[in-house]
Amino acid sequence: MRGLWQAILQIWRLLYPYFATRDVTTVRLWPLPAFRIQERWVALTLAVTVIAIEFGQVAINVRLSYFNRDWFNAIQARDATTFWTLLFTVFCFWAAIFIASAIIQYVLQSYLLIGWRRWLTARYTHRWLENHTHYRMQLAGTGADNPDQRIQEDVDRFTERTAYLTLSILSAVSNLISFSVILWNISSEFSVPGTDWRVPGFLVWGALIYSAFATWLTHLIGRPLIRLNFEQQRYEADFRFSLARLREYGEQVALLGGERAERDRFGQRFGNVIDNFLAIVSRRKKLIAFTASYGQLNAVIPYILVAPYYFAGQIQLGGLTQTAGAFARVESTMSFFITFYTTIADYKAVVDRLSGFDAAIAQTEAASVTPLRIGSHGGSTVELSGLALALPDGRRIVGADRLVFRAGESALVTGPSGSGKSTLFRAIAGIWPFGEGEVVKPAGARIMLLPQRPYIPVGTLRGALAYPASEDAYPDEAIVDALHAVRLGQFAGRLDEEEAWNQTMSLGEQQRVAIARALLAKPDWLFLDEATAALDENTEEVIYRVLAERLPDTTIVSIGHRSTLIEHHERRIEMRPGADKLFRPVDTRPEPAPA
Ligand SMILES: Nc1ncnc2c1ncn2[C@@H]1O[C@H](COP(=O)(O)OP(=O)(O)OP(=O)(O)O)[C@@H](O)[C@H]1O
Repeated sequence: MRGLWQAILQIWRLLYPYFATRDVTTVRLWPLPAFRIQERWVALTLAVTVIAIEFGQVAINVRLSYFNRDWFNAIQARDATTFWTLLFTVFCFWAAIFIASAIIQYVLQSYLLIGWRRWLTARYTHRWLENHTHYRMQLAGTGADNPDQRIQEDVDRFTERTAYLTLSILSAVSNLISFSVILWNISSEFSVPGTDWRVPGFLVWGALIYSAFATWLTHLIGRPLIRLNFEQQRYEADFRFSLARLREYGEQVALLGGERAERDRFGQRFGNVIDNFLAIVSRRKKLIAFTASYGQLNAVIPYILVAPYYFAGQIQLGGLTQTAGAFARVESTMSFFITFYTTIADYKAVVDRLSGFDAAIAQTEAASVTPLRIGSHGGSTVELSGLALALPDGRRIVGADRLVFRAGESALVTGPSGSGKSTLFRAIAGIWPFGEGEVVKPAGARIMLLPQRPYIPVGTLRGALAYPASEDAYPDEAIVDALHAVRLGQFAGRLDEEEAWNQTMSLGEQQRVAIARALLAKPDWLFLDEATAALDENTEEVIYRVLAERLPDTTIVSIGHRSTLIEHHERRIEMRPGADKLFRPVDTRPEPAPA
């Protein structure tokens, strides 16, 4: 019971924000002019209308059950006139309304679902991207695997299944109530077959007990399906992810001859998919054995129960069919759980995944208040004080106290591999959350950090050069000029080509795309984390000269291992290990450039 309550709470937390949102949207409702309104009113209006139509359809079914009774009575009485009159006046009329309402309901429901999905997707992508949450979640290993699947697939399934199950439950409940009333009234005069006992609403009780028992059995048999469905989606996503990774790193794998290792990895991941699938089959086999027998039994049980009254002359043929029909409806709505068990199991898995994702984002958002403070001041320096940077497991690696980078003074940071140089840069960029101390930057300064492996987004070369600004942020001449400056003039005619540029360009070319980006963006500070390490020394030399010429107002701070970089920087800082094993930046005099 606690589990059920928790599940309802989980669903509610995922569900209510859309229906309570104060976001404003534009509605175009022919023939009215377009108007702006809070989205929750649109959502609520659509939801209420769809539900009202569902209730209306139940009412039509109740009306048709009386038609059914009268019609069969007419058949039994061989009364052709009544037969045809009922068909054309009652049946055709209500059937037409039913069909029209089904179409309207489908359209309104579709609008509701796509609006809801759009809103939820925007909300999750926004929260996931805000404050580098995506990166922090990855760093902290917060248990939300495959966020792409959660945003793309689970949101869609959640909205679709929630609507489907809500409507099914409401329809089941209203069917249950209305047909129970019919059944109660019809069977009020019946006694238990073979006896004189009169049990009020005997058939209603029969239907309830029969289906409650079956539902309970279904739950016992089907319960493990919830966990199995959850696992299945995770294994599928893991398998898909490993395939996508090979696509991205195809060349590296081919060079290492890693196909066999990849095949083994695919085999192992796909093996999980298969094993879990077989476990689902085994469980569903038992469930289907039960539900199928139950379904077969249902075709005859209502008639078996009602037939004695028909044979005893207590009811007519119309009464028999109406009673059996009402019994079947009460019973089938009661056993709603049985028919929908697999859907519910799948739905619960989706809800768990989305709630897990939601909780992981919330946890990361809450953890964004770390002892590591990022502030700004009116001066022109970047200052680090009392800084102790740690790894996600809490182990400290870098310490920096009173380290000051002055505007206009270029600096080169060197030190052994693994000494925490990149981590220091990440802290300055404000994306490293672990540790304590303070980083203060000039207020309003534009800081750009280029890592060793640049990010080249999917799309045109123009987009890659302008990133993260929009494609049309710079005029053509500026882009072409920047390309020539970084010795990528051969690409100037291909700005609007869509390519997997990160796969076709060499790493050195990609690094020069990133430098061209900096030339276009003209930041106040440019941190280069081995951002030219893939270039030959001559090209690297050219690039540094271009940066100095074209960005005279930009302060450059580099991380690099090559001694040739020294001459391009006024200051040199080296990461040295202290007695406490923490690496600390130490100012060293620039060595004189070789004559
Ligand atoms: N996300 C992470 N999770 C765990 N450990 C990490 C993470 N990022 C970095 N580290 C560890 O922190 C240490 C410092 O890494 P960092 O990349 O800052 O070194 P570096 O001095 O820039 O090295 P290199 O010169 O090789 O680029 C390394 O031991 C690395 O393994």
